[in-house]
Amino acid sequence: MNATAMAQPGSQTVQTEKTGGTRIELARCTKTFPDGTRALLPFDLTINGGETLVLLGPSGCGKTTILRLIAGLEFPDAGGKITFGEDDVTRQSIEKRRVGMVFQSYALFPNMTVAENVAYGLKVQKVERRERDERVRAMLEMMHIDMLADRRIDQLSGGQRQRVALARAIALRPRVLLLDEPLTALDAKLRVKLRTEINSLLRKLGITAIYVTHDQEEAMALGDRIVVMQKGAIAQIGTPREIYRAPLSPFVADFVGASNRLDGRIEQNSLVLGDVKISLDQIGHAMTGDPIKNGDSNSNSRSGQGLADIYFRADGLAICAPDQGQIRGRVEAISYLGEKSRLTVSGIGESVITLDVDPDFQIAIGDDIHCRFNPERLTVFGRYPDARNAAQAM
Ligand SMILES: Nc1ncnc2c1ncn2[C@@H]1O[C@H](COP(=O)(O)OP(=O)(O)OP(=O)(O)O)[C@@H](O)[C@H]1O
Repeated sequence: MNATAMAQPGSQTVQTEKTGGTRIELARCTKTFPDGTRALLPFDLTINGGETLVLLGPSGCGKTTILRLIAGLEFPDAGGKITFGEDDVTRQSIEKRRVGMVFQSYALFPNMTVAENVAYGLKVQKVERRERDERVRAMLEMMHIDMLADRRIDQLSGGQRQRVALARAIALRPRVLLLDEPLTALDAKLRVKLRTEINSLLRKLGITAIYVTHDQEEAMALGDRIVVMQKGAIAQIGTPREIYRAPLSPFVADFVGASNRLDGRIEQNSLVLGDVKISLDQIGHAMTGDPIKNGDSNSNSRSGQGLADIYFRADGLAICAPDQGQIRGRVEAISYLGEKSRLTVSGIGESVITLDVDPDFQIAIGDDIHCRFNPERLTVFGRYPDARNAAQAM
């Protein structure tokens, strides 16, 4: 929307300021720092206009470096190309790119008021006074901090400061909004609240956003798609459901919370675990061939023999009557979590596993239990020689 439209009464609500969302493309990008650190291996990445893409991965995997390449705070190695829509921004400076940034540390001006902070960037951009005031008002309203307009930043709580940081970034109508762990410094309850607000805000504005986190729950809640990163490479890109239910590698399964792992074997189209035999056709997600050789990284190949890694969450195994049981275990610990109790159980695999029961279920530490697998909830990886490397290379 142009300045004239903004100055007209009735056209000034932020809700009408849909940007349409700029499509961002990174092609053949790598990043090597002057000390020789190869922070990013060659990758291509497209972020659709209006999409919220979450970069998820452990510390040091390269999430922030990707964000900095998009911002123009770093440049890719020779050969890499970054485009915003039709605009080649590869060597463009940060000022020219029109990106909005929100970081974990607020980077606000502590002595200025909330309104002055939000207005600052607009002033630098020489946005005319009347329009500036109007945009600030609309932003504060949208972030539910209009009553704090005249407060100084050092008189605000952490959550309020982060709302100001968001308002300031969005006020500039960036082509892309970059958020680097913006909620990390906040307490758990506030994180969830602000996360929900950011989610609806991004959808309402239709702004292209890239959000960095190492918290898988936050990633699932916010992302249209998630990029799971591992050691400078993209391990998997997919919707939250794809990443959660159909991880392409043991690394992704483990990182998105499939905390139980057992060793098994694959024999004649079945998964074998000690005395237990489950047809692979019943398994929720099985990758038993080499995804590279199969030529289709998403195929659930049912071929292959040999050793297998079995991953599942607390819902992958349930307690049952002794005559229904497939395996036995022993309760080592019980955590009451309100809506469920989480048991730590030994004797099923080499290490302990966790499973959930109804919180009113009568059970005590030391009890022997009989369990059945829920095949739908199992993820199985055939251990073909390059399994782990193959997923990383995709
Ligand atoms: N200026 C630099 N010089 C040399 N190495 C760097 C530089 N900046 C980052 N790195 C290295 O590049 C790799 C990726 O760093 P990056 O900050 O992108 O990771 P991250 O996934 O964002 O981690 P975190 O979650 O801890 O912020 C790390 O090994 C890091 O040490």
